[in-house]
Amino acid sequence: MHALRNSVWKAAFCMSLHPSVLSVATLIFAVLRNLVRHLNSCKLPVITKESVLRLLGVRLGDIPTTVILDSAATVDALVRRADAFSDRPAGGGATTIISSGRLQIITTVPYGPHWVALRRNLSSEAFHPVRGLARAAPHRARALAALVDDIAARSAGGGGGGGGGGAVPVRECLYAALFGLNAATCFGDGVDGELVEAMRAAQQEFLRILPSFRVFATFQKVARLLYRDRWKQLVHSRRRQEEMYLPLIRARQERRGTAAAMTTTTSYVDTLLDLEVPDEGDDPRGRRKLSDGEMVGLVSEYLGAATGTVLALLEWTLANLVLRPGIQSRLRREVEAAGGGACAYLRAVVMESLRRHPPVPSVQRHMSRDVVVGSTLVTRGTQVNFSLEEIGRDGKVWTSPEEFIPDRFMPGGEGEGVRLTIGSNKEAAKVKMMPFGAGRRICPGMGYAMLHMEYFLANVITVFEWHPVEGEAVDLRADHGFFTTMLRPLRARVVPRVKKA
Ligand code: HEM
Repeated sequence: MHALRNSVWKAAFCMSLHPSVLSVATLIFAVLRNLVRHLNSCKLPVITKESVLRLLGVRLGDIPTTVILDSAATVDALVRRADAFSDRPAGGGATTIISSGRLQIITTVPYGPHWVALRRNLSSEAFHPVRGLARAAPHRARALAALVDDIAARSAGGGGGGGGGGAVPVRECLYAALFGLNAATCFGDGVDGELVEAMRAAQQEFLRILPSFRVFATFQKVARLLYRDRWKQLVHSRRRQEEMYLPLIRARQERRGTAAAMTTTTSYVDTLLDLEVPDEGDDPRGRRKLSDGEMVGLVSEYLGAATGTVLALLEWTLANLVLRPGIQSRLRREVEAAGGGACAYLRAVVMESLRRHPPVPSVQRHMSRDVVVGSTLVTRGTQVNFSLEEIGRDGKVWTSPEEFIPDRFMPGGEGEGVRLTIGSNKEAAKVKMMPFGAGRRICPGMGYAMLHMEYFLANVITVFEWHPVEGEAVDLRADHGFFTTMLRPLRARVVPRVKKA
């Protein structure tokens, strides 16, 4: 079967190269499509494109993949041998798919000078501890105030059952606040509220359908013929992003050099406008500016990654706190006593959430040569998936791994001193979980994410009490979409706390 699948892939690969062969393929698929339509209209058992393709042994979008579940092998590969594991499989992102690989974002760009330029720009500007994160404090405070008002207004609406406090749709509230914050750090102040809301809705929808575009990652010409509606949807989503983002990017460009630009914080878009990346032309030292298409892709990546991940983790954390009032009160007491100082238990709660509910469940690497991972030979041209979820729940490393126990990260616990990133190979043993990935491609947003998770959690837990909605169970089952989120969005009965005089 494997040999058959390989030969079909090779055939399809040839098709994608020769127009004459392609037209024969077009004809074959048109006949198949009509046959499927005809059979379906005859009310026979439903035959889908997928079932016909499966029958032919073709799996569009699939690249031969080895899955690694073992945590020791993962640490060895991603941390100790980072050099060999620096590339992702090509064609994963929507921007890259639509541009047939010409336009790259940080997530998809092959390891090399272009990647260095894009990544360094993000880390040394928007995510720089002083130039980026500290200066964004007013944006954060505004987003928190909006979140608190939104939750308070919804909880006053009633409907949560018993003891006051209405049922609050937690994900909706968090989404609005976090997206607003990220839009402000991305485009700068003053973006119209309705436009931010329209961008949020479009981005949310885009992330929902993004996994279905995977079929275009290989043999795109064939896939576009077969999945015409899906392709139209992808192009439409992209046009919509361009219509919304490009005028904001132009506005930032026009204000450069003006007095207003001197007095306000630099946004992510400002840094992209300044950035130069290696030119693909003959001069090896040539540099060029980013194109409109690249900027739209990078902005979409920023808004999607910065919102979706932190949102998912905050929702999971609050769900666990709703189910465990003891942990919730202890956390509240610690945050109030610290008065803005360091909070070890707050960090422990966030770490436990990252271990138990990593929003990105696995990372992928593309192999440019044969490599042995653990006891498995991974051949050149194939893909390796490392399961971050399994590493965080490895019973050999963690006691009762399915349980939510922040104490394990407190002094004396099995997670004390666990590191999310390391400076040298000697420290590799301290990496017992990798929610942000590892090695060269480790998440550049880690500092930004930790800061925001602790900031929002500490505040919403001290301003409100969080309880289950009467008659509704908190469902901890996961939806493995683009990010791993709660299958049923959290609803909680939220009671504003009365401040002691
Ligand atoms: C809880 C929050 C977050 C989690 C759990 C998370 C997780 C991850 C993971 C697992 C990877 C893959 C790493 C690898 O392949 O080794 C990644 C990559 C990436 N993340 Fe995050 N992330 C988070 C927040 C953010 C934020 C706030 C941003 C901001 C834009 C961001 C932007 C990116 C980018 C651009 C990459 C690709 C890096 C590269 O290929 O060089 N992430 N993230």
